[in-house]
Amino acid sequence: MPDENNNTNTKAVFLIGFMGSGKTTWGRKLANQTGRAFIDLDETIVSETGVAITDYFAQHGECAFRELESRILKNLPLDRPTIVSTGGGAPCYFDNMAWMNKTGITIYFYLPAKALWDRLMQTDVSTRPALNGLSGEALLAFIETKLAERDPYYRQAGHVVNQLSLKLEELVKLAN
Ligand SMILES: Nc1ncnc2c1ncn2[C@@H]1O[C@H](COP(=O)(O)OP(=O)(O)OP(=O)(O)O)[C@@H](O)[C@H]1O
Ligand SMILES: O=C(O)C1=C[C@@H](O)[C@@H](O)[C@H](O)C1
Ligand SMILES: [Mg+2]
Repeated sequence: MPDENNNTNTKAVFLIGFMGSGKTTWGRKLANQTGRAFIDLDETIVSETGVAITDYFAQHGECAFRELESRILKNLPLDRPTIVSTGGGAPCYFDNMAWMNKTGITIYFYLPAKALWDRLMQTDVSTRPALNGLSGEALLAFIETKLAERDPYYRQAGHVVNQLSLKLEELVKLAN
């Protein structure tokens, strides 16, 4: 379906938030709904490096990953209307958050730590190296600490939405 609002639809939309907040799932839905292109930053990193993110962390370390992530973010092909689902840590390194705010519309998917934990416990946590292989109560404590650390970066977004009550129509309006 073509985008209904032609005057602002050249701007990229960056979805940001903690791991498991639904950036990839909702990014795809938003792109389908608005007829825009969809890019998942994590998937782009995997296709450009040819290795899974867990393996990249293991082989090169987190610092190298953050530099690569920032470089790939700033070189995404954004010449047409695009929805970008970012990685959970991307807004918290270098000037990535300022760059996204300057380049497009930024939307933070807020979820409380407990809700993130419930979701992440249903997924394969081994594919998320930033979780350090934790599970159960230790994972919940880690998410609480990490979210508190990252929340000030995420809140620099132009829009903050409570992902638990988010409706697709609301997201479409914010993206215009
Ligand atoms: N509204 C929702 N209600 C319940 N579960 C959801 C919802 N949105 C996404 N999920 C589930 O939560 C998990 C994480 O979602 P998703 O992979 O989209 O998050 P993400 O923000 O892209 O995470 P990451 O930063 O790790 O890439 C998935 O298993 C997905 O099916
Ligand atoms: O929150 C994080 O630090 C990460 C989230 C994922 O999206 C990936 O970008 C990677 O696993 C790191
Ligand atoms: Mg994702």
